[in-house]
Amino acid sequence: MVIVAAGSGQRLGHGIPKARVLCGGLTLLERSLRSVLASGVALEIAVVIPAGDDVLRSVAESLSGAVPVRVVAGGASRAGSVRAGIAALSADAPVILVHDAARALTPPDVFKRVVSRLAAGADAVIPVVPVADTVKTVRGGRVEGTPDRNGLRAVQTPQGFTARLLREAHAGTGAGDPLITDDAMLIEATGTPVVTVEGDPAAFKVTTPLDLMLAETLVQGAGTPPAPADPEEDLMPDSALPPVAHLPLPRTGIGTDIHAYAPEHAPAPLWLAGLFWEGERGLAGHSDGDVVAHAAADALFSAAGLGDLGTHFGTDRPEVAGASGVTILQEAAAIVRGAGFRIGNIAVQLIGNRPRFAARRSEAEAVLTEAAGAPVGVSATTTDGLGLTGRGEGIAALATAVVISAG
Ligand SMILES: Nc1ccn([C@@H]2O[C@H](COP(=O)(O)OP(=O)(O)OP(=O)(O)O)[C@@H](O)[C@H]2O)c(=O)n1
Ligand SMILES: C[C@](O)(CO)[C@H](O)COP(=O)(O)O
Repeated sequence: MVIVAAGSGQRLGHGIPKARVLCGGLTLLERSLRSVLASGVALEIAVVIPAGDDVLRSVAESLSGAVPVRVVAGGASRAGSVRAGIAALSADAPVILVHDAARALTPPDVFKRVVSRLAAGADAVIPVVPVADTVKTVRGGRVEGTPDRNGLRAVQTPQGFTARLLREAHAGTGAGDPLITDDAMLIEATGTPVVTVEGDPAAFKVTTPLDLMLAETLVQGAGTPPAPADPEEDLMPDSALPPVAHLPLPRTGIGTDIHAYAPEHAPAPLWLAGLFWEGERGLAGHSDGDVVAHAAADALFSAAGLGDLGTHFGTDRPEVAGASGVTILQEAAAIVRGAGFRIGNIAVQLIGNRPRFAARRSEAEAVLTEAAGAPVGVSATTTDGLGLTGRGEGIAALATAVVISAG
């Protein structure tokens, strides 16, 4: 299975790779990877991400388990990304499915239908849905014709192929043509029959802001856990329960971090809330001393019941020395997600006399929100000259986090 997630998401317009955009608190990549895993059809998965995207890398790697997930960098076009994914799969895979991460809500049954049709002997299978609109061919603003709508289908993913056929098609010269918009087109050009199975409206591609709104609405409605395995135990019918009784309860966590200022004879740069503060006195610490990012990570572990910052990033880990707070928060979020939680939000309060924080609040919140993959709010306060922060001995931060079981 190849999941292509290396697109930039120009049409969505979030300014970050689309696969990293959140939908109901989870990245689109995580949602699509979870639906692939839930289908049970994949023996191995190659996830194709933008080169150097550490957030998507840790999202994908955190879901590697019984089904190994390999992460590779994508190409400039979708077809180039598909080729990178194919190259990362075992050479002996008999069939390959190619799936868009952007089709994040694809129901597991669609994967099963494609695989069943391949197992029944087809070489190339695509899921399709009927076209609702009348479609016209237009050139220069003028209508040239109206194809018979009964013969038209909108094409989705996963598209499934015998591995040899797909590898050969992508090795051919036609594969570089920018007019190639899906893998089936390459197979059609060889004359091999491409057959269809029923797609699903929920497998729509999140392309525009309106699509993302629809996806958000759908995942909110999907908070209901499956019915109990033994129906006789379900004494109260669903209709008699208030809707909230179906929802898993959120879990809160708390985190704290305090660092003393670096001594005058060994000055350090100040990194706080993911930002560099030029001209400000830095903090002493094993890592970069970013108390805001550390408190946020600590709160995440607390909420998920996974210990605390020291459990995962203790001073016994030499690689943590000098690590940035942003990296630590990213990794903490990936660990918490890997343990099966969605992250609701994180709130951090910075306690100290300096730096004056308000002017850079939104900059800091944007950096930390991206690191956590969930909203991070940061406020700041002084303590009226009291305590260690009031005496100017260091800076402290307190954080709370909300997580919810994704299961
Ligand atoms: N160079 C590319 C381009 C696209 N894709 C993936 O192909 C799928 C379908 O592409 P699309 O939805 O068009 O995504 P983007 O290219 O990101 O969107 P846009 O065209 O709006 O920039 C997505 O999962 C996308 O991540 C990819 O892996 N590599
Ligand atoms: C593969 C695809 O999702 C099938 O509908 C589609 O062609 C991808 O196109 P895009 O141009 O990358 O959005």
